[in-house]
Amino acid sequence: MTLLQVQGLGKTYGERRGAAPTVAARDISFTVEAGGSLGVVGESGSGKTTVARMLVGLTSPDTGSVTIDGVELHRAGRGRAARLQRARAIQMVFQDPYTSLDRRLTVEGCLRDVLRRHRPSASANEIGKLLDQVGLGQRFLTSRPHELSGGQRQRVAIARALAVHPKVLVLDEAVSALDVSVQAKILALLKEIRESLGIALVFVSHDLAVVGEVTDRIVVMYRGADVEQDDTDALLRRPQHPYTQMLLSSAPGPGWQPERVGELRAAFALTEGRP
Ligand SMILES: Nc1ncnc2c1ncn2[C@@H]1O[C@H](COP(=O)(O)OP(=O)(O)OP(=O)(O)O)[C@@H](O)[C@H]1O
Repeated sequence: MTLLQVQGLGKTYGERRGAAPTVAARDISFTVEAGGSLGVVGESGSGKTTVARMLVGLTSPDTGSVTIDGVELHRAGRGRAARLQRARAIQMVFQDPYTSLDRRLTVEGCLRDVLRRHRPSASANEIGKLLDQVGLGQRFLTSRPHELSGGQRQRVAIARALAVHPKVLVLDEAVSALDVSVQAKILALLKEIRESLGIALVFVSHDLAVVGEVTDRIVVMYRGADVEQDDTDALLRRPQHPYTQMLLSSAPGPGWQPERVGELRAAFALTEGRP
């Protein structure tokens, strides 16, 4: 059953310091099933973050719609009730939990704050349950962000998002700042969350190898456009678009052929502007 339906999302940023307007996203459409996982990949500047921010309502789209469980999110407007409704449907985890977590709050204070706003009738042991869910013990209850490692902070950020009981979780470069071994642990945690809670994931990253680990479908973006979209296995095995082939060739991993990168960049240059 389709849980998240994204239809024709578009965003153009106006002129800045004399520069021409930027088409950050144009006509982006995809769907995610309940409990499914979709990746949005592309190089820096391809428009991934703009799409992620439009999903959660941080950026207003110029065109298109985001529908979760049959309810169109942007139609509800920008008032407090609409924001709460959106927050309960879809949550986002950012790249840098150090800036996204309130430095003054302990882990307990941070989670209590979210529960008070979104689930005031949650049971007393909910905070303990959330910490268990993200693999952090009760001993972290009194820790503040600066006392935690990057991986632990990201676990708190995930717990904070889960506290709302969202249907969809958007992760924008959520493991990019972490060491590879910590990345692997957070990816394993996300898989577990998806399987046990049935939450749908939208995983935004420049790293195709990481996205391939946790998703069952991938949208490839280049200069604001969706140049290719397919099931993860098919896309990784038989990428059709030269840009996807280039991204794959630049990702160290099995079958990595650095000499193909230049060749593919050249091939892709031929199709630029005509994704
Ligand atoms: N607030 C803004 N005002 C003007 N232009 C913007 C704004 N935000 C993003 N852009 C531009 O829109 C384009 C897409 O940016 P976006 O951040 O969505 O890409 P991205 O793929 O997420 O890149 P990165 O991984 O570097 O964040 C870029 O050209 C960027 O400069």
